[in-house]
Amino acid sequence: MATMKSLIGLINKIQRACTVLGDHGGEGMSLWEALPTVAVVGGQSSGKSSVLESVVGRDFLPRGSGIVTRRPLVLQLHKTEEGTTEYAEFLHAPKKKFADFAAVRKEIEDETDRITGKSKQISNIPIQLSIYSPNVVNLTLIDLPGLTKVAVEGQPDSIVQDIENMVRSYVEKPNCIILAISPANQDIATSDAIKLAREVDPTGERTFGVATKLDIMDKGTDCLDVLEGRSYRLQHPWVGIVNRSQADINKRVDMIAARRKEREYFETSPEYGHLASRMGSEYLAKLLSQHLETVIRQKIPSIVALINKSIDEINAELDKIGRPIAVDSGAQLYTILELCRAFDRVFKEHLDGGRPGGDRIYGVFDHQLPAALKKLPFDRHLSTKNVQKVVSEADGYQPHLIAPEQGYRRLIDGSISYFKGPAEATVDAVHFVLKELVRKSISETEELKRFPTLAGDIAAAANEALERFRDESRKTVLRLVDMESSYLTVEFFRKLHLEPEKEKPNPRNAPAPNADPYSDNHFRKIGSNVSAYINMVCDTLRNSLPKAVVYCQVREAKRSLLNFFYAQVGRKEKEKLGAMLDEDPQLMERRGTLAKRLELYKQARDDIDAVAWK
Ligand SMILES: Nc1nc2c(ncn2[C@@H]2O[C@H](COP(=O)(O)OP(=O)(O)OP(=O)(O)O)[C@@H](O)[C@H]2O)c(=O)[nH]1
Repeated sequence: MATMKSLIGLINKIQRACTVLGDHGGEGMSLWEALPTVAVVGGQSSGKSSVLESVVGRDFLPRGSGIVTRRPLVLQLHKTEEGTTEYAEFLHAPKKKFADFAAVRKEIEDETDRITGKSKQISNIPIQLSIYSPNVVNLTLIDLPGLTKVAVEGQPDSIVQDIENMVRSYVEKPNCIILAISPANQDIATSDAIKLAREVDPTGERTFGVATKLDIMDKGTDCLDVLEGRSYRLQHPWVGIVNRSQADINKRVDMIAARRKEREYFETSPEYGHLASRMGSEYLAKLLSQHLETVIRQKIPSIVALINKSIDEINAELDKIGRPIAVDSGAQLYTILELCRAFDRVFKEHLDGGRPGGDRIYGVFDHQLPAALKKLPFDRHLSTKNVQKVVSEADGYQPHLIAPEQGYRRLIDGSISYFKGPAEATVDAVHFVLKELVRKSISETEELKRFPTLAGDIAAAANEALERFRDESRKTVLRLVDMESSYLTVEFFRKLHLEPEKEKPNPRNAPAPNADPYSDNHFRKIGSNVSAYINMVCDTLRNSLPKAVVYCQVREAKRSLLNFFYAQVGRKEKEKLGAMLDEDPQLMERRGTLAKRLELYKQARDDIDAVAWK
């Protein structure tokens, strides 16, 4: 089974880790809060500092008027082998060993001011002090500012409430063991420590009552009712203490002598002699140490569970924000290509289905293109009047004799050129859909989130490629339209000659073959022939334009959106690759913090394992 020393040492270690992590309770689930701690609570001048110093056996706490303790002091006591020299160490200055306890006091003062400034404000960020000595028991205590009723000069009025809030925030945690210090020369019923302890721990399960100043009680009074548990019953026995008086402090009576004097006081006391073995600061230290050990033993499973849960959460977050990237150029190139592929996958899902957006391309072919074709002004272009104008102009000074061949050609060419508008509009519309899909795909590619620079580069490269595809597509669709002008479907016109015969049963509808070539009817007939031909061309283009657009833009986007980019990246040097993988500084910082946290938690888990199996 684990020894007392190793158990308390373990909690000390985890506590130090918590301070490094900036975890001192407060928001969310905190490891700090899961650790059993002993908090020293009492009114001003109740003797808190004296108790702590006598537990340690050293003078090291700042003294003075006003509110001296303004940050929690986490005091970790480590018992060392007999004969070893004592020293102290602060977590904020880990390399420095303090053998001189006056210097420890000075450092506590300076470190308090470092956070609170000279403003005499208070702060809940703890100072962590470890003392290694053969004269201590393994114990961790937290010294908190003394509860007070009035602010002294130079301190804001709010400090009274601030202190109470801070002390309360510690003692209300279920894992906090409360060391409630009350001076015996005042009414214990009005003791600040007991009042607060009663509030947060009504059953007295985690409160240790300490009565100080037994030696200066009014003559004829004693504290037996309290110490024997009759007046203020707690689950744990009360401990009476006799600290150094102010006169002793002034005379520099050392702590070891003070402990001896205290022992003598109880042994020779007519009132408390029968309780002597359970009184005094040394006994208090042992009692707390044993209790802390029991509590820690009970809490270990829940602490391990909390650590494991935290490790899982950190790992999940690390996975989400991505692990650190390698530094050699081969690995960097690999990472970049992997990221490009991740983007490409998302982009293809948009086009092929699985993610929305690809259907909008079909929308262009199915709605936009037919609507645009329908709106073309053929009625105007093939009106009898315009037909007459075009045909006459085409004939020049000599009107045509049999068929207005030139007129037909001009009317058809003129009509076909109208198709260029919808053809180009289709190309542009599909271009914009693709561009939008690139934008969406970039933002939906989780892996790219941490690399804003690369995301920008990929987007730019993809858009450039889309521009190239658009140019190619535009050329192709215009060519398709031009092709319709360059060679007309002869069949269609051959059939026209035969038509009047077919239409014989209803001669009113069509002019006779030998109709007057200059009448309105004649031009109307030409207009309607051209219109029929153009309708046929329109049907063809309605089918072939989407094919060209898909071939040139959509298919290429799927096949080779980033090909150009790959070639460029392949030629880049190491520094340039590194720059492309430039991460969001906030993310890098977050990863650093998480990694540190993870390491500390894992270390804590290993430490617990090591102790638990001893
Ligand atoms: N005679 C006697 N004096 C004591 C005892 N305990 C404390 N004192 C004196 O009471 C005064 C206040 O003691 P501290 O230990 O500084 O009390 P504190 O609660 O830490 O005070 P603040 O830090 O100012 O809140 C000092 O002058 C001590 O010498 C005691 O048991 N007997």
